[in-house]
Amino acid sequence: MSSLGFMVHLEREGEMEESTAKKSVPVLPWMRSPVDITQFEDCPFDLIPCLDPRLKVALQKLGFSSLLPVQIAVWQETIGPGAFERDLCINSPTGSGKTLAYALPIVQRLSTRAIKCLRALIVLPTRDLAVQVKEVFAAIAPAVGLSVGLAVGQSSISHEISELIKRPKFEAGICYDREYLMQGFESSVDILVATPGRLMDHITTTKGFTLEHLCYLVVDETDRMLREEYQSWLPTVLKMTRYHDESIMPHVNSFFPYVFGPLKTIRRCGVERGFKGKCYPRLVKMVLSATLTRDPSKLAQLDLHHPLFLTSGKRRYQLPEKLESYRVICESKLKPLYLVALLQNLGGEKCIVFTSSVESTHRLCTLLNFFGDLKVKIKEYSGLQRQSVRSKTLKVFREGEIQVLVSSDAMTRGMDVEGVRNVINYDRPPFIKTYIHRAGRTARAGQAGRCFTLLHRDEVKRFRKLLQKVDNDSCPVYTVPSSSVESLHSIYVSALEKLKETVESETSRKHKIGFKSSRTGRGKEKNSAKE
Ligand SMILES: Nc1ncnc2c1ncn2[C@@H]1O[C@H](COP(=O)(O)OP(=O)(O)OP(=O)(O)O)[C@@H](O)[C@H]1O
Repeated sequence: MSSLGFMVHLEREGEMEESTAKKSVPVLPWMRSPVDITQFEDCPFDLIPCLDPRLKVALQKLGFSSLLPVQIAVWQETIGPGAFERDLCINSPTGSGKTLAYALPIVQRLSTRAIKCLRALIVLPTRDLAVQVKEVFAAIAPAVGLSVGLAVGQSSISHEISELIKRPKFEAGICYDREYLMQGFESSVDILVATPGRLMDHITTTKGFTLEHLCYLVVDETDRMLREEYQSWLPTVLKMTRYHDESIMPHVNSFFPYVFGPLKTIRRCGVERGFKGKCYPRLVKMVLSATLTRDPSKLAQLDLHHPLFLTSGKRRYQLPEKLESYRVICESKLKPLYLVALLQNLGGEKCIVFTSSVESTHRLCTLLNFFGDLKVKIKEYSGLQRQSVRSKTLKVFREGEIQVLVSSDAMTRGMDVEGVRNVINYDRPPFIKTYIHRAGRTARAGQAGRCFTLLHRDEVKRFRKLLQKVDNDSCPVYTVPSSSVESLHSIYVSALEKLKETVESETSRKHKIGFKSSRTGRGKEKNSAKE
């Protein structure tokens, strides 16, 4: 980029290391004149132009009575004259309703489709997030006769295929004509919500899975999705949805024989004004995040068409309006005691405690559970656990059976759990983006919420500098009375003893299992079966 004379802010581990200057000017010209989402206000359904009455009823069933500002802003660009003329890049705070902002126009636009085929693809970085988004689509799409599928590896691939693809009747017999075979496959879904890994599995191996009719591509949590390659899913999807004439891409059919097979894409090189030789109908893209990257080289991967930038306010990062941030100053060795005292102060309100690693998540959760009389139920949630365990934990947390979730950053992005009133950063977030996404698990959809960060005195300066990058950097000290900390000392000593014993027995169990499986080779088999 330097050859173009641009000064590019580099992202380290996906977190924009921005200058500390309060205002930073985006490098990309189209990002410099955005649509300001804060100009919009909540709007009752009756005033939303063109909203399908069936969708209105579906939304009311969800308990909604109006659209939120980001949803109105996106609706305006996607429905009615001039709709979807440009790809949309949406930067809107956590909990502002971005999911429905893209789900609603996609469903409304597809509601008039005559033939079922896969027309919208939504890609998210994690399974739990994809499941959550699928539920939003599933709440509105059936109202207009659309089906939604999920490709996340929650069930076996064969089960997933049976949900996504209708097989031709003649498949049971022998047929050597591949062209004939391919014609019999039909999509069972109009909309697919997927994680990149499982999406790639279907692209490369599932017979009849095709993106040739795709009209909408949504990349949610864009900055995270662009940070990780995920088996090159993005270039693959873009390649598959481009006009493909064998003279232009002669290698395509040998790359993806089942996907392309004899079926020709319906896209043609565009002659319409503004398409500049791109395919028509154009694949419309929507990319979203609460911390959307501005890095031109990253955004270039998306191959956006005349992108329109929608963002909230003037500052690069926004926290939810009703979020209150607090810092809790404590000595490092007394941190668990401060946490327990804080949890007691919060009196059983739903709370997520974030740590910096899967190991500390496990240890902290184990330790907290040894503080017998906390009067709250606590569970852990981290990538160290099996997916089924994580999903179960999420379910009981949602239902309110447990009140405190100790989590690694697996829970940081996008997860929407109703009633979370507090977030506690047990370990200081290393980047402003981490702070924004962690804090954003509370104060969602206009609700109030609090984010507490436990800090040692030495960390305060760095933390305050970090917060300067958000619009509202006020973060007063929250005092935990020293008397409530002192009263926990004796129980802390015995809890620590128990933790030590537990860790030792877990370590020796792990060693035994490792020894056994290395002798029998069973561990290997199990792993590969899982993959
Ligand atoms: N029109 C609406 N009226 C009331 N509540 C809404 C509306 N739209 C969405 N919500 C609720 O707002 C909450 C946040 O929505 P959503 O998860 O889409 O936020 P988000 O902007 O994607 O957040 P994040 O950046 O953390 O992923 C959800 O609980 C959702 O049910």
